[in-house]
Amino acid sequence: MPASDKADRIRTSVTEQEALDFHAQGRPGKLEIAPTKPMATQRDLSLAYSPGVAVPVKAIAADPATAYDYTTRGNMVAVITNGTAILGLGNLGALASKPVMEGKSVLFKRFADVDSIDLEVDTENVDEFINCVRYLGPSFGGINLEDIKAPDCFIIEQRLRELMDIPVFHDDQHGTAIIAAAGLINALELTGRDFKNTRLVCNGAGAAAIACIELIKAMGFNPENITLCDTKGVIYQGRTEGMNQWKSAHAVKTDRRTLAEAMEGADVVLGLSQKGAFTADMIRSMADNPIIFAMANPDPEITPEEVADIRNDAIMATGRSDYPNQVNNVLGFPYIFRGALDVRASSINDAMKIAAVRSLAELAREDVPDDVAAAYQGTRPRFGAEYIIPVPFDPRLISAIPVAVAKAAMETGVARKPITDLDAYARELSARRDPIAATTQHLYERVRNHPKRVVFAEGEEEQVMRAAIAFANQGLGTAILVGRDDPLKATAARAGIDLDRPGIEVVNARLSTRVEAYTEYLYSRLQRKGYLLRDCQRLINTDRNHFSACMVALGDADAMVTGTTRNYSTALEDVRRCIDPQPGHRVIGVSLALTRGRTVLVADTAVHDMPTAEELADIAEEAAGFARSFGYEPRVALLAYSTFGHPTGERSERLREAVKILDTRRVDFEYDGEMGADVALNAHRMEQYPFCRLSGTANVLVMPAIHSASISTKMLQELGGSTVMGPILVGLGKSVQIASMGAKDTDIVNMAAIAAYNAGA
Ligand SMILES: NC(=O)C1=CN([C@@H]2O[C@H](COP(=O)(O)OP(=O)(O)OC[C@H]3O[C@@H](n4cnc5c(N)ncnc54)[C@H](OP(=O)(O)O)[C@@H]3O)[C@@H](O)[C@H]2O)C=CC1
Ligand SMILES: CC(=O)C(=O)O
Ligand SMILES: [Mg+2]
Repeated sequence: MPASDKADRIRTSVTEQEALDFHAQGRPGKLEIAPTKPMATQRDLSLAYSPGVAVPVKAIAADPATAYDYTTRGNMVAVITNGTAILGLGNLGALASKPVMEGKSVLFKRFADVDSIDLEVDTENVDEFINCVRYLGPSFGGINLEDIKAPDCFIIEQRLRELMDIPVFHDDQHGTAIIAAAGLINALELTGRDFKNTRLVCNGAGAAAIACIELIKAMGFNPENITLCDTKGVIYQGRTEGMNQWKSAHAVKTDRRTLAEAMEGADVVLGLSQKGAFTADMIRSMADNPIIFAMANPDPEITPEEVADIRNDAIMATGRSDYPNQVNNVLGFPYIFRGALDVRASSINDAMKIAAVRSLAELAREDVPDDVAAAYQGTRPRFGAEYIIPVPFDPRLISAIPVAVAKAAMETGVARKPITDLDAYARELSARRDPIAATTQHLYERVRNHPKRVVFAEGEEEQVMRAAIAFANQGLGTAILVGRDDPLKATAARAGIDLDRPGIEVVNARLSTRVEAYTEYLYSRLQRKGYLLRDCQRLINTDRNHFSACMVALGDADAMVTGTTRNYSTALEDVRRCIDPQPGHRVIGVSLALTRGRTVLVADTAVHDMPTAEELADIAEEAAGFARSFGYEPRVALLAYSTFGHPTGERSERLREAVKILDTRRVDFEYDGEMGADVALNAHRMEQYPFCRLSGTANVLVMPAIHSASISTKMLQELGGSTVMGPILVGLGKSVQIASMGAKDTDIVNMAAIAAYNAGA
């Protein structure tokens, strides 16, 4: 089998169908535009549009700088391309590049809260492209050029920088160069090398490659020790074929002519070329402890597995997220623009780029605090061969890189709105971080490190099969589908799903050798609750929830997910016939409401209809424990329609009583109540109650009853723009999660991942 095929098989974290479905489901594509001002009344309309809008128009005409105050300009970046060098896929045209560009826009938002829109310009003519972009200046605070082939990209960027008074930044050049340089600095340090004596080969002489070597030369790398190669081989002084002025500037005097010759004895190789460009012999011929950055996307010049087959002394990086050491410009562009926009920089200059390099390199050397460790693969990363650069989900990036960039902009005179208090700025930046990605990433990574056997009870359902495949493909463990052979196979065939793959098992309850054991187990639990042996036999044989829950109860699986075909309470009753609460615990449902800037846990969203004071106290304890397991320090508010006795009324009594009960239990988390949701969630409202014992706004909300819990979480989701995960079952003796009826495959995978996570390390 060719090496690259082997690598494809090893690392296929998503299938092609999944990738297409992901982009097609719901609203096609990955972006939408949402208004930031209410547009509900005639007055709103008069302010937002005619006549009110005329006022900021005149203000901007009189003073253009006020456009930053009255419009989106200051936080808006255009991702612009003509699709001539899409990743490492080549020139596939403007339209085909749109998924990548939408992706870049989403990354801007997710990682650095920069608003962004993708613009695909359908021309390969350099002048036409420049002309198109130059007139867009008023709309944006910055221009991020993307995936434009060399050498056109050099001319385009240079001319646009001259023509426009906002940052114009070709991400493939400078974004890549910044990340590669940071990784290189750290890899050199780890292998005892320096910029003066290290011999480096760069394969590829396009946008990314030329920028990388220009940046490292600007930082002091010895130019004589760099050999650049392209499709024609080594770029040597005097070469005429396939040359341009940017390549010529880096041509060296050498007798080496091929990449293989260049790599012989080299200390470092940067791959910015194409899939599979490095052979085993080339890697073998490199110096001891070689540094190999195979950065072509989506498939690197050589894979880490292939390198590991050849030698074990290499520091290896790729552009992909599914290997250690991801050297990819995603670590740079969101944060670099964040810093540049925040000081209204007129350009992104070398000093700002070098500041970003140093900040990134230093971050990887720092000790990783607990909350940051959670963003990594369940284990605390330590500076070393497998960790030379932070991962994109590292929550420190947002407060480190923009500060370094903004500071450098101010020092070099390109900042038009300097920041006086950089510490305060760093704190503000942390609040921009979107917690959704970090929370789910943490969960998935921990499961990946401790894969589990999860039984998918409704295995005959198409969306459950898809979820099972996604679960297995993402390395979360083994997915066990419960179902009858014929219907299961028929559904799979109709949906074009291939279940014959690693990580998927199918179990037919009727044919299972464990039926007897499960029946006996169930009978032992239910015989004094009016069930006959044959009732239990029937439940095990015909009801997938009972069969699956018994699999988990008797240790044949670690966790279970169900719920897509039955209503929640029925599925929960099925499960509870087979599994008890954890000793000393109460079973509750916790929903996670994830909103920009904050995550709030809401309980009980699943089990207790109208909890007593005692039950409310238990719910508070369970929810606080769950919050801790997810890395949050709980601040629990017991919610009611009244706050600390006003207005008076019986309905708040249970909440007040629950607080008193918690007082007697001496629990080790912050709690208080009863209080309204506005007081719990709004610091200014809370200040009006200086005696309130919460040290900040609440992150765990205990609801007075299931109806208020359910109504409020559903409203948050439908009206408030929050992502709500759950209800997540907490307090059961074994790990079971119940998805909502009709849940989509993505929701089912999330629930399965949570079930696997709760099944423990
Ligand atoms: N990890 C990351 O963050 C990033 C990775 N990249 C990757 O770098 C690669 C190049 O992108 P970019 O610079 O934008 O594209 P360009 O089109 O600007 O440049 C491509 C360069 O690669 C050279 N090349 C192509 N195939 C080979 C080969 N087999 N051997 C040697 N050289 C080859 C071309 O040579 P010639 O000049 O002779 O045509 C050209 O110099 C892509 O794979 C891309 O995915 C790019 C940006 C960021
Ligand atoms: C990562 C990126 O921008 C590229 O490969 O083109
Ligand atoms: Mg790119």
